[in-house]
Amino acid sequence: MSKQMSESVLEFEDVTIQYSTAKGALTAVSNVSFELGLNEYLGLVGESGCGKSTMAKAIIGALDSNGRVTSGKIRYKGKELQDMTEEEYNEEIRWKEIAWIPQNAMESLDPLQKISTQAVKIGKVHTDFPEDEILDRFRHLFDIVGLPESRITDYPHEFSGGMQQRAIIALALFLRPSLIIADEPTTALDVIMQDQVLKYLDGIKEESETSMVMITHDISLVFETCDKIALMHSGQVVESGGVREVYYEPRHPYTILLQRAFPDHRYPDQELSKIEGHPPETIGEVDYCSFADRCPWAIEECHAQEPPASPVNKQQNKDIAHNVSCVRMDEIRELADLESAAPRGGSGGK
Ligand SMILES: Nc1ncnc2c1ncn2[C@@H]1O[C@H](COP(=O)(O)OP(=O)(O)OP(=O)(O)O)[C@@H](O)[C@H]1O
Repeated sequence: MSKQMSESVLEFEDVTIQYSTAKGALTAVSNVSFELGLNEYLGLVGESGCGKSTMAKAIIGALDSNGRVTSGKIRYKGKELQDMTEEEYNEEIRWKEIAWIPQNAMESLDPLQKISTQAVKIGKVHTDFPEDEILDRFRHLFDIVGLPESRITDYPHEFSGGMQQRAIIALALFLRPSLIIADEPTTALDVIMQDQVLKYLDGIKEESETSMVMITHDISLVFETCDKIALMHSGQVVESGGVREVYYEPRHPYTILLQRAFPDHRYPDQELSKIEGHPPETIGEVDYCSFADRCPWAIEECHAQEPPASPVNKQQNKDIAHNVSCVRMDEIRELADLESAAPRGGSGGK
């Protein structure tokens, strides 16, 4: 992505992450590069098994014990994260710099402790604030995420699923982290709650200078809430760029097909299609396009090399670079007959 942005908060430079398994080294993330600037929201999209959570876990210092960043650098505000020990990470990064909103709030809430007690614990580890000041700040955050301030002393089970998710957002915001990693933050919620939580996530931008990586399999959610998008397939980022441009000018077959597979509330009559097959598990080095076996437009070359991420318009000097890894990127719109199949009109994305 862009090298021209003002301040880099998160940077992946040619990152490969592998898990050691009985079958060999499973490559969950393959040569991924991107940059996220201050106050930017990036949507990381892909089907199950594409490597999204692995990337998130690498950022929050929580890779499974058999997982390792085998090459490349992950930088947070210039500081390399990939070799930090858990102690260093807890001390310097967790909560106060990078916070995590998991898929299911109960994963990070302690069911046996009042929410306020959990906030005080985090506050005491990372700040010098007295307890009443910590609680004051937490009440204010409850207000921001739309929960009654009086309920900070509730136990997690006393909240509905949507309220729990908002409580975890309040906890995530508590130490004013610069970066929030939100893993399917609304998946466990009903539609009304999803809307509310998304509204609050959107509102965070106005409240503070926060960047976010939002992980989801729902491409339309990203078009509604994020500035940038990166599409992953079997560990490879196949297309990345500003949401508006990727929405209107997708250049990778996976993006095009994924876009057709999800309902878009602006085009309720659009017929949905299905992408055949599943993202393959990749063992060892991935030196081919991982989507080739599922791609209706694949040619021999696609199986023989990993296409490099190339800019869509080489001349254009854009704020957000639009990069695509497909040997047929220049002809794909024609091949996919996009003019007849894609949604038209309106001002989509952000
Ligand atoms: N601890 C592990 N050991 C071995 N393989 C793993 C491990 N964790 C994940 N994987 C594999 O790594 C690949 C990427 O998984 P990951 O969970 O990152 O995908 P994902 O896109 O987040 O999927 P989901 O949307 O289902 O959470 C998959 O093939 C998965 O089976």
